Amino acid sequence: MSTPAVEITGLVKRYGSKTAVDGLDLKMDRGRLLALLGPNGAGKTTTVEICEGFLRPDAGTVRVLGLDPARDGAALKPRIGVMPQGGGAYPGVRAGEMLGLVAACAADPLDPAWLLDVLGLTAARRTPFKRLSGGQQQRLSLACALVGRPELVFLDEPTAGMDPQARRLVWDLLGALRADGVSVLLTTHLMEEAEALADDVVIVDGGRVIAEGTPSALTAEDGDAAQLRFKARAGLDTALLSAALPEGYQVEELVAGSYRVLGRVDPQVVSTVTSWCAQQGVLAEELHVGRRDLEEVFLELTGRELRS
Ligand SMILES: Nc1ncnc2c1ncn2[C@@H]1O[C@H](COP(=O)(O)OP(=O)(O)OP(=O)(O)O)[C@@H](O)[C@H]1O
Repeated sequence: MSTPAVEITGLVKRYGSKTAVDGLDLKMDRGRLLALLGPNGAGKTTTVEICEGFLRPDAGTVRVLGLDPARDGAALKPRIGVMPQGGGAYPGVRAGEMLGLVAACAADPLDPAWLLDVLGLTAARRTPFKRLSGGQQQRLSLACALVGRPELVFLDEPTAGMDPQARRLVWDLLGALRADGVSVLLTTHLMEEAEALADDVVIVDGGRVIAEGTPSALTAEDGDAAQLRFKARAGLDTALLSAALPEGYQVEELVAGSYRVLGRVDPQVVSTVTSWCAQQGVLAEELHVGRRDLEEVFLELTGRELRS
């Protein structure tokens, strides 16, 4: 068995009195795409920067491709690709030049022209970095992370600030990388991104792992039955609505204005909920019958929204 791509045990990192990472454990096998999903400030960037060797942990052990990033940086750096949050480059350097420079440092680089094409940057190859749009800068930064054919890539919020079309290009490229057996660890606070791409999702909050598994295992529920959820104004009388439903059904307000009906969903239940709301003069919005999504998993675990 090969060593895991990443193995973290009991990781702690403090900034003064602030504990950014608080006893985090994570194991990622080779060839997987793992999404570290959590709200702003959850400790994702700090964790990734420790894996990349840019920050030292206060406690715990971190192994990346079997190496200690703090001690074995010289051996590790040629084997990993890094896309930091916000990217960065000399402002005057042209997009094509920048990628060419990074490629020149690699032993067996990918063809920079091909990468520019795949990421929709060919037309911008002579544009100075500072004149690229935010999304183009992000894509160039991703190209720089990938051009050296790394075994493992760390991508910190790779699609932040991109329009949907650019995001799709990046998702396609990440899918292709994964198919090629490259290990990918990305951070995101976008539930759709984690759901669309990840083999494994690790949900972090307050510097700790609060749930982990494949997207389908995380979103599975008791008996895997579909549930009815809806949004409406906060503070509906859930006891009254529960009483309107057949015996055994219960309605709960997960977080202000977000409701879930506990019990098997059938057409009669949907009809009862909507007509009860109508009687109260309440518009039931985002009525949804189905499995929960990762956003709802986070909500149920923390009582807060992922985007809050
Ligand atoms: N250099 C620093 N000095 C002080 N506090 C910091 C520093 N870097 C991060 N923090 C704090 O540590 C916590 C974790 O930050 P981190 O950037 O790792 O979270 P994150 O999950 O990546 O969030 P984001 O998505 O906003 O980047 C936050 O409360 C943040 O304010």
